[in-house]
Amino acid sequence: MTRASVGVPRYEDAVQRFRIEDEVARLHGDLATGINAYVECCGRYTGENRLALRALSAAGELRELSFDDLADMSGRVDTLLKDVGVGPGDVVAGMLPRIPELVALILGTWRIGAVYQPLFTAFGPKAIEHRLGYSGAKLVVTNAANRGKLDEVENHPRVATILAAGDALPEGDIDFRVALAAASPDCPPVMRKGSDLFMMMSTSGTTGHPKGVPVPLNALLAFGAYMRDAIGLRPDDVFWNIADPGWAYGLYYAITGPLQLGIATTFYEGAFNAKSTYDIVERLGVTSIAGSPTAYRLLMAEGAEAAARIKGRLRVASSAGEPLNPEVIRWFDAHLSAPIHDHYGQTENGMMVNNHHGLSHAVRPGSAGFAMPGYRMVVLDEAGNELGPNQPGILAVDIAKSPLLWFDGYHQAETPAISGGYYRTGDTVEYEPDGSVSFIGRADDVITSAGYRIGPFDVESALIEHPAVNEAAVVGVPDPQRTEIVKAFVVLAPTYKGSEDLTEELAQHVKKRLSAHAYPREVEFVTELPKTPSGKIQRFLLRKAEVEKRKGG
Ligand SMILES: CC(=O)SCCNC(=O)CCNC(=O)[C@H](O)C(C)(C)COP(=O)(O)OP(=O)(O)OC[C@H]1O[C@@H](n2cnc3c(N)ncnc32)[C@H](O)[C@@H]1OP(=O)(O)O
Repeated sequence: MTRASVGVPRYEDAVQRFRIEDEVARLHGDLATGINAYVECCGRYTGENRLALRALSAAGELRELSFDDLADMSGRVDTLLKDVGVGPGDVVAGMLPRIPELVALILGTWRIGAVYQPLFTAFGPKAIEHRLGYSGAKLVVTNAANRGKLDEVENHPRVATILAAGDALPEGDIDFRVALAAASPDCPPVMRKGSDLFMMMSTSGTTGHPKGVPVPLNALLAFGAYMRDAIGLRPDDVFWNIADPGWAYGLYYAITGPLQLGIATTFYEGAFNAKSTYDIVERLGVTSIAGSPTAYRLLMAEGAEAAARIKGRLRVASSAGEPLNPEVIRWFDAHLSAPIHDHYGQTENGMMVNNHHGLSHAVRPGSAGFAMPGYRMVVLDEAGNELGPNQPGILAVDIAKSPLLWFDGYHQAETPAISGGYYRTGDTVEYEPDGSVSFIGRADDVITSAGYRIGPFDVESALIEHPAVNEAAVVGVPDPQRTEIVKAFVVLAPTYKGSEDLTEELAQHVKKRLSAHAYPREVEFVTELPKTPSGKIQRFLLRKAEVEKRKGG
């Protein structure tokens, strides 16, 4: 890792690298005829018998699909979408595990000029209802395992379901596989403008429900740049991003980014565990892996013997979602002979600060790295002044000097993060003298757990639905494995008493109603919550007390 330091990539370098007009012209072809994300991520690679997807089922069965296979499937998806009245600009939601149909659905949605909205398969009815509500999706595509949750969602749109053998088709649903088999694969792509949307994501807030993050086609520039410069993806790589495409890192960089570069991606349908991850790296010969630090910490916990099996196989590893501990970096070096680099980004804008595998700059263990060319990142004080090295402040993007920046506001919601010419990320950082960025923490109450961003308001709202709960405050507390875990402070209704059974009942309630990953792993029953004179819960006081308690322990 002894490379020449180039410090912070300067705006001039970025512009040179990404002269936006040239890039747009290259990427979009003739702007008069427009752009289509399906063409960028699939259509332009057909006719070459080129591999696009290695899909491992939960049972370990491997299916390999070429770009031509995906072109055929996505064309059939379009026939189905047209039949149900989906047209350009409409939203199609997908709640599917990592199976080939998911990629076909996404590509088909884009091909027809529509907008894809991911619904994480761990979501419960509450999380689904809110997202479908604000997106106005015209169709949800799901599988039998997830279909039941939609029965508890008010006014859900039409559903197309992927059935397993023996499953009955719910009344009114479309049988997805039957419809595709009967459909025509021919569908000309609908050209769009760079400012038109192709994804509708969501992000966790602190004072309200998640907000919609509209993603315009221009974001393809940034997604491709990340794959090339930060992941350092090469045509000879066997690439596996283990993040779920129900979230930004998975949708942007396990599907869109690699396919855009014409390089195959990998899906494993089963749940994550360290053993299967080692098995898959060995079996498929994975050379470039991406995932969250929690996943890497679980690989470490499996021990040196398990690692020895794949030592030297991985050319590079990339980490996102939470800060990467130097300990993991050393362990990867010693036991896997693989450089693992920390990357930083958000649903809004994707990755922006990285220890790039594909650029030559110094790598500083424990730092998030350097601004990606195409972004001018700054550290701001509360008054909006740019700060120098070793001064903590809010990480922000200088909008006018960041040609790759695409986020310009939440869907139908205020965006106070954009003001004065900057987009403020909400993360507290400081610049090191060499221009790398060190992460300090969140400036708000968003919880970072195992790479997921969890909004405390949503968890509190789910808890309050339970008859035992009068009031709840939810915070992230430090955890060695998952960075933070969700902890709930609960004021019980008069007839209830705190107990282990009730703790478990509340956890199960949140899992079922909101999401399987966002439940409180700790519950403390309290008689009151700290509040401001105006009655606002002071989560920061609870968090501070927990940090102190854990330090002491
Ligand atoms: C810029 C960015 O976007 S950064 C990256 C975005 N974030 C991510 O992609 C998340 C990264 N994290 C992960 O993938 C996982 O946390 C891992 C692989 C690191 C660790 O996985 P695990 O600890 O095994 O479980 P995970 O955190 O996914 O799930 C928590 C719970 O939800 C459940 N769950 C997770 N996914 C699902 C699902 N699809 N359906 C039902 N339940 C689920 C799990 O079973 C688990 O339940 P448990 O606590 O009772 O065992």
